[in-house]
Amino acid sequence: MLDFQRRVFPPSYLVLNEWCGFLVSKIIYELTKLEVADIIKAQGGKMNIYEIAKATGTKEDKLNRLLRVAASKGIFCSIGNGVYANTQLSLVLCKDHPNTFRNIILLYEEYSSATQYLAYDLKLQTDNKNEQMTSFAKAHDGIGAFEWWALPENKERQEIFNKGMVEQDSIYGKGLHQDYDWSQYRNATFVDVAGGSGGFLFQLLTRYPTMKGVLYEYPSVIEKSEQLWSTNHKELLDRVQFFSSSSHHEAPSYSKPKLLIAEILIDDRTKFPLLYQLDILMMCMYNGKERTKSEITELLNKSGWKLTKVTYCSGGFSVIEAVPL
Ligand SMILES: C[S@@+](CC[C@H](N)C(=O)[O-])C[C@H]1O[C@@H](n2cnc3c(N)ncnc32)[C@H](O)[C@@H]1O
Repeated sequence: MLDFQRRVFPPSYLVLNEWCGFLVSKIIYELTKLEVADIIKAQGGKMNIYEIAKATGTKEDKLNRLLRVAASKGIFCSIGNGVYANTQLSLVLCKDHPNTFRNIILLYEEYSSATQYLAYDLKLQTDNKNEQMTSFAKAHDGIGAFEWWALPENKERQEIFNKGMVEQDSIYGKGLHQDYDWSQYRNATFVDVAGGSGGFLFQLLTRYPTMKGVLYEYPSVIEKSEQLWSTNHKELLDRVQFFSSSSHHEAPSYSKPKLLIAEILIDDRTKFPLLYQLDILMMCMYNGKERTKSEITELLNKSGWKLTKVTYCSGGFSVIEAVPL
């Protein structure tokens, strides 16, 4: 498609088209928030713009113009006479789609506010820790992203974030389950550090009935996860421990720990061009980054670990194994 466009359109058009990407993200976000794909789906897959506008409480002409842009990207399709239909791409915005991406899309709010301060990130060069903050913090009164989501008034946003992470894993994480030999830890205790609501841990504990698990997270995430597990995974509670920095009991210690990192490596064999863009999100949100294998090796060495093995999994993830130096 890109090659075709390059042959047909002049460079200025191509640049302008990419530059307008910020509008496309905003439009996808607004249409997702309005649940347009769900509404069309409930009506059998196609619907007149007049009815979509009525159902969403929006102005018909303006909604039509938004949908026209989305349709030009293959998200929804215009089938004439003001009728729009869902497409494979718009269906992933639906709440009940098995590979829904709805919550990730809704995180546009946090991601776009952080990228507003990209220039701040680019120029900031200081050794003074007090002056350093992420672009996200710059946009949120100096509060970092995870701290911000943990604030009581942002509970709803934190839930969207946690659900978004599960959505992301259910898409890219399939290979992670299939292509790495997790059975070697069937008699071990698996600690998921920063494991969100524990979706990954849940899958492992279900698969290996002799495995034990620990979920390490922020106190507010732990609180929510404990509630979730008590309702949904009661049968696993005797094999799992919930742990956060504010936990009253001592951190568990292990005799021969092995560190596993599930990451999508930049120099991975599977090409994943989106990763360069996600890298910028990591930069603005957490002062983080997507890394190459050698950058991970260096980071591990600096923190007292030695990389021992990398297993590439289908879908993009790799499992990086390390042992204490
Ligand atoms: C990108 S999410 C990944 C969640 C999960 N591993 C997954 O793949 O679905 C990062 C997680 O790190 C957690 N986190 C960040 N800083 C943390 C800290 N200092 N202590 C504990 N958890 C932390 C956040 O609450 C968040 O759930």
